[in-house]
Amino acid sequence: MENTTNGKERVIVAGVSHKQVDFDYTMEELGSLVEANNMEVADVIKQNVDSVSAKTYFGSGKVTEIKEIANADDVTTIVLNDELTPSQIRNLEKETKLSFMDRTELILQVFSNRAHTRQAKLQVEIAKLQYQLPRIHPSGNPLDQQSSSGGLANRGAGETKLELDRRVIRKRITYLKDQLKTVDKTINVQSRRRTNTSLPLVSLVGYTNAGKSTTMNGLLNFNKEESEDRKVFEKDMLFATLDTSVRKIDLEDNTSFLLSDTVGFVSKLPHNLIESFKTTLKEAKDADLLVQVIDVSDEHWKNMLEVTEKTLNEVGVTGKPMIYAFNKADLKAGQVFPTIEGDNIYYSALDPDSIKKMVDLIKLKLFAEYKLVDLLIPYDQQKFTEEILKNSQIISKEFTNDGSVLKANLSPDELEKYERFIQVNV
Ligand SMILES: Nc1nc2c(ncn2[C@@H]2O[C@H](COP(=O)(O)OP(=O)(O)OP(=O)(O)O)[C@@H](O)[C@H]2O)c(=O)[nH]1
Ligand SMILES: [Mg+2]
Repeated sequence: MENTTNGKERVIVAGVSHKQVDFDYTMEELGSLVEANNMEVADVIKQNVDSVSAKTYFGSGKVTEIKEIANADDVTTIVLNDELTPSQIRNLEKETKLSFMDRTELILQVFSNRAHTRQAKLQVEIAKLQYQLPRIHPSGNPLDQQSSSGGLANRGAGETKLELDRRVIRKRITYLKDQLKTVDKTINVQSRRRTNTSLPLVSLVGYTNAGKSTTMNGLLNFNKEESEDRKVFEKDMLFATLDTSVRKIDLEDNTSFLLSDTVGFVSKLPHNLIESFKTTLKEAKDADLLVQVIDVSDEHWKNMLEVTEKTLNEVGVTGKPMIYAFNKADLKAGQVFPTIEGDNIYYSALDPDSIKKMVDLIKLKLFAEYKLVDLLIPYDQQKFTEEILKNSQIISKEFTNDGSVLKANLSPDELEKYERFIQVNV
């Protein structure tokens, strides 16, 4: 029988609670991930135990119950809240004749559906193959045992079908990693060209669907010259963004900074996926300031903040100055916005007044160490004038008999570099 409504497969989500504090939240999120994968939740099954069974994940008795509920619901796929070992999945499938998908496989599928650029596609495919490698089934068929007269020159004597399959997958991973390196290199060159400027980089980070891309688009509206084609994709769905976009923001007061938007996080993000997405997350690593976007209207925002901080740590983004940007304040009853309290801002990415306040806070954090100075550069040292005009924040410029006179807002590094030209500290 066709187990679908509106073409969507109906599945059961199931998980083992061994007293993790965030269990209910991760189960709810599993449901959202199922929907993001274009499937529907038919039922939810939970089991409370002290520890997860090494053999079948669930404790005894529960496996039979799952089989009965699945049959009654006419469901053939069970989605599990954790990453299971290959043997746990095999044992469950053998005992129930149902098919099981763990949380990692589900997240990989969602990422796979969302990947559009070559870099994102390669990153996801590598992570998928790494996940599959220990999980391909030995068929158990003795005829699959390859004899040494098998004919393929590079096939080892007596190599099993399983070994052969694994070798093919490993080869493909190596090939894809090489491809990814080439793509990464091109992107790196582009980004180096960009960071040749001494403009500071602000990176939006945070949980998936928190409103990072919407915030980026809001900030782009504050660019002196508006241009719609610089906007990024924003949508109410998990993992709308899988790539990094960097845009230059030029403000009315002649200050400028670079802004990057990137992939969002989720709890229990598969390790392979984090590893694969390291280049994508490089902008966060290079950032001078992080803006962590948090959906404060979600009752689980604290969990999301914890997961974000943990994931940032895992990818080596530590010790950066951070603005905690509590977004979607418009959806939270009683929340006054926009307001700033220290490094926290309560705002709505859809509200221009909020974004204006966000710009003020970013400027405050970013340019706190900057100084407004007058520079006099003699005409025989014009290469410095050109350099400063190209890379620094210029407030005004004038060409006098003595040389170029620039009023500029300089970073600590620039102040040191151009010290001999500085006239009066304003
Ligand atoms: N009401 C309201 N909705 C918002 C606000 N900010 C963002 N949204 C909505 O939230 C959804 C997700 O926004 P995105 O900006 O795509 O979220 P994201 O953090 O980039 O998500 P990923 O790219 O999936 O990680 C969209 O439907 C936005 O319109 C806000 O302040 N208020
Ligand atoms: Mg986004």
